[in-house]
Amino acid sequence: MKQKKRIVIALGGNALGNTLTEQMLAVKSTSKAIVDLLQEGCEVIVAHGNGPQVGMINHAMAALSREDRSQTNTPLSVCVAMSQAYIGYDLQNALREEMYNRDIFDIPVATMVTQVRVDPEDPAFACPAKPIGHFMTKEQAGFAAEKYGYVVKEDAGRGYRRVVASPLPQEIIEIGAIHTLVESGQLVIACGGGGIPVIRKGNHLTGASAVIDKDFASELLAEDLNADYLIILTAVEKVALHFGKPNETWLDDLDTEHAKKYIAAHHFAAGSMLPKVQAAVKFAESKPGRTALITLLEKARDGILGKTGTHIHLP
Ligand SMILES: Nc1ncnc2c1ncn2[C@@H]1O[C@H](COP(=O)(O)OP(=O)(O)O)[C@@H](O)[C@H]1O
Ligand SMILES: NC(=O)OP(=O)(O)O
Repeated sequence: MKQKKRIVIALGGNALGNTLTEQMLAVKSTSKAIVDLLQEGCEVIVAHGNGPQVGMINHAMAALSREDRSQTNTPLSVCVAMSQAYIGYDLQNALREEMYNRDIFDIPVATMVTQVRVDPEDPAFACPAKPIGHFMTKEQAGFAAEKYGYVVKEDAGRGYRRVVASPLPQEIIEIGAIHTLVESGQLVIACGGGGIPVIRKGNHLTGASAVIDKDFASELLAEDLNADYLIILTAVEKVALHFGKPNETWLDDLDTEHAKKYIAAHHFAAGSMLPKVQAAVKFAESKPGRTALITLLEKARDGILGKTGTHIHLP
């Protein structure tokens, strides 16, 4: 019998939308893309981002504690946990419905609240760089910095956003449970929002004030689960050289050596395409035969069939 391809999917912002209403609608088309892959005979594990959602939750919780002094402020790690549950809730319902619509009744869906250990000495703690929350104009960003003490930065030419620390993921705490669920044939949603960042202190795990990049967390998840593919679904069909310039060139195939050269030549914007290409290179280099694919959400099936997307592999 043909072995099923094991795929870890990393869902980007456009798969989830920016508001509650957008998310409810977006997860429907996202689920179609995921169930397409199940019907291609793949075994799928879903990870996702949370930038807009965790920013919204953290901002709302801070407003609550300003209004009601008896409410202490909610740590960012708890806000990540809240975002995992709320996104998982919408996603698992949309996936279940899409499977039932296609007469697939034998794949249970589970969302795993996932903690990811980070290194307290990670230099990223001193250098906030992960964009969260909504986009702002320069004036709105100045106001948010002044009123709420937010660190704000311009985000890849798309406006201003709040930025927070984003250390690298070191270890997925619940990997044993995730592995067991995957091996038993469940469709698992894990490492949402990059995972809840925690620091180990003896037997105790304490939340860290950070948001881990979901591209890096998904890569670690894919390595840990011995996946064949890491698929990063985003808002572009392919990775480009000279992105947005007149000499823009879309890439079908990218070997890891060329990818590293293009990274060094700054072809990929920090905070957007750069972590995706870095995660893809790390995965492709982790074991011969592993391939990463970066493509548009709606093109996931065509991508896995080799018809589109940028495929990253060893030379
Ligand atoms: N070299 C590049 N090739 C393709 N897209 C790029 C490149 N550099 C920057 N981008 C931008 O990166 C975006 C993907 O990053 P982002 O929106 O942060 O991802 P996510 O889907 O995880 O939220 C693309 O939609 C595109 O606008
Ligand atoms: N945590 C994370 O990487 O979220 P986004 O993909 O929304 O930026």
